[in-house]
Amino acid sequence: MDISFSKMHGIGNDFVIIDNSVNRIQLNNNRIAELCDRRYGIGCDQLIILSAPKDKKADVYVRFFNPGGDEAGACGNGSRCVTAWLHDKFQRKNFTLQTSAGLLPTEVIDAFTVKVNMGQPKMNWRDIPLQRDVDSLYLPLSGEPAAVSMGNPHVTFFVEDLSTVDPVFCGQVLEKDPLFPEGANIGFVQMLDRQNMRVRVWERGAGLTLACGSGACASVVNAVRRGLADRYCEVRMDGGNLIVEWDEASNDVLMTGPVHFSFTGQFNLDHYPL
Ligand SMILES: N[C@H](CCC[C@H](N)C(=O)O)C(=O)O
Repeated sequence: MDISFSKMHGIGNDFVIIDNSVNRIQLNNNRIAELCDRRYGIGCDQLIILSAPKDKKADVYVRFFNPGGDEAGACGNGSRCVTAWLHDKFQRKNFTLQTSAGLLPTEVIDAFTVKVNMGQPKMNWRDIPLQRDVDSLYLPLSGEPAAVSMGNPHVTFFVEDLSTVDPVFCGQVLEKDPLFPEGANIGFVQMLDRQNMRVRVWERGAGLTLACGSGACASVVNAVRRGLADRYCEVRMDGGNLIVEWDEASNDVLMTGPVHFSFTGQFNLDHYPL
């Protein structure tokens, strides 16, 4: 059976998007891994599956899968790409995405720019989650990182010079630290000034990506919590820049940035066994 897909990216964080409201394909870790593999499959940082919303207030139900097959509660860049995909299909500017982390209002700013409301950050140890009750602003780890959930767990290290950090070596060790029972995305932040930061993220289940939307949001939230940043920041990632604003009145985190359609295609599902 031939399945259609869209390949998109948000500043280099790339996705395969499948509208499963049409196809209803079955997925397991093996098939997800094959589709995400850059040699044996189509290749992407995350596989995104769209289906009919369960919540009447939503336009679509969105699920995000890392290449290892595990499902993530949030994906900021992926949410922005899904919004552009919906705009291309329905020619509307505002949408609501239903995700496992909640309902996300999104807005098409222009043909290549989308804003997503990532909702409220969660800092309580149980919500991140952490293994035990510790101060999430200064974790009992070397480098005393901060932790927050944007619907998925993020740990933020603040460093003087990002070029001195090996995010691959550090990230792959820390991602699976016992302090993080569900794993964690590991971010490294160099503050340039109170409204600009350089950020690199070792993504849980995906490795070092060119950008991480929820990681950009987590970096700004943790920087504001530490008194290092204003609530409006430009986040400079390897693949490009995002604007993040942690709105004081609503406590919501708004993230705006580029989206890009790469190509559409089809694959034969029989070539990707469960
Ligand atoms: N690897 C992440 C999901 C994707 C996040 C990232 N692509 C984004 O834009 O937020 C996790 O397991 O929580």
